[in-house]
Amino acid sequence: MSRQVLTITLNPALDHTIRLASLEVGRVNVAQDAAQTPGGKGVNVASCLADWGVPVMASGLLGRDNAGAFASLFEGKGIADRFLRLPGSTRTNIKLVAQDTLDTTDVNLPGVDVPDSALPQLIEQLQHLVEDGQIVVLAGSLPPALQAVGYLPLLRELKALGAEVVLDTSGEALAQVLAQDEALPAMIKPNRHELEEWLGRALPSIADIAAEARRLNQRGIATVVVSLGGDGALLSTRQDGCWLASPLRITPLSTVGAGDALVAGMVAARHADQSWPQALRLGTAFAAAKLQRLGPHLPPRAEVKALLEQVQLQAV
Ligand SMILES: Nc1ncnc2c1ncn2[C@@H]1O[C@H](COP(=O)(O)OP(=O)(O)OP(=O)(O)O)[C@@H](O)[C@H]1O
Ligand SMILES: O=P(O)(O)OC[C@@]1(O)O[C@H](CO)[C@@H](O)[C@@H]1O
Repeated sequence: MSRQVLTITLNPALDHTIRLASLEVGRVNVAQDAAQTPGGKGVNVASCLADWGVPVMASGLLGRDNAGAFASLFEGKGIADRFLRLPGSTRTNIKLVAQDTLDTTDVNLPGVDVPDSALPQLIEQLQHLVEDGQIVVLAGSLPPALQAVGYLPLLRELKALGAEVVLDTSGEALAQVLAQDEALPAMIKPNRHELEEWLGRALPSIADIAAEARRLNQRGIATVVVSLGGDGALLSTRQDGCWLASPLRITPLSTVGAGDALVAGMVAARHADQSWPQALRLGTAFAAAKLQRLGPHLPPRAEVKALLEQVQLQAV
């Protein structure tokens, strides 16, 4: 498939990653170093797709005042920049990475002010960009002004245009989408915590997670991927069964964007007409590759392929 993938990030962020030997809440912490990288879930997906050689367009809403780092990323990787520019600045999200536990603590800001004209403009843009069968990734949270309407206007438009929609969001934005049946996405990728939050109860075992994923398949979401952090990822499909991918044994440098790399790998495989289990394998390899880097980047292709060889799937 040669068509471009489109990613849409309504609430991108500059990720300010601060590394510390350890994090002590309520105390003075001295940082080892810090780096700022353009991010937001759909931006990260686009960046990994571009590294793998998949043609990609990135759209969404960017604050004009600090758009430079995003524009450089897009230009450097050959990503077609379709972001609308809004007055003001894109938010900065703080990521505190503790070297002793390898845990990341996220402090995410709410997002840029969005004028009323932005959503209709985005919808009009979709009418020009999206063709039948095109893969469109909607990823991340919503800026405050769009939280009431949520993703539904975009999902309805994308359904009318025949897009294959991948949605990666959480909290109220996910709940709004799952509360209706008329414009469900083709694939969702909650992490375990996000799925539990939506359900309002814990999912202690893989069997519990698989049962909920199957229920969502039956409701009309053809593919459900639940990422499990250091426990890997579970894929449940209507046609291709249910699979668990073991994680690869690596020492993460930063876990920020691992889920986005997983989504990117799965989208890259589907773009190349591979099966869903193959997509889960490539997604797991992308995630492991990204975990060893700061920012949404993949290593050279040969390194990702070497990781891919190591991915083990197990039927659930
Ligand atoms: N410690 C780890 N070791 C090996 N693989 C990992 C580890 N943490 C995450 N992964 C891989 O990354 C994938 C995505 O991780 P995770 O479930 O943390 O995503 P996420 O919560 O959506 O992350 P984010 O929102 O930061 O993108 C997992 O399915 C797994 O393959
Ligand atoms: O507020 P959201 O959209 O849920 O999450 C935003 C974010 O944490 O997600 C990415 C990692 O997945 C980061 O680049 C970014 O800061």
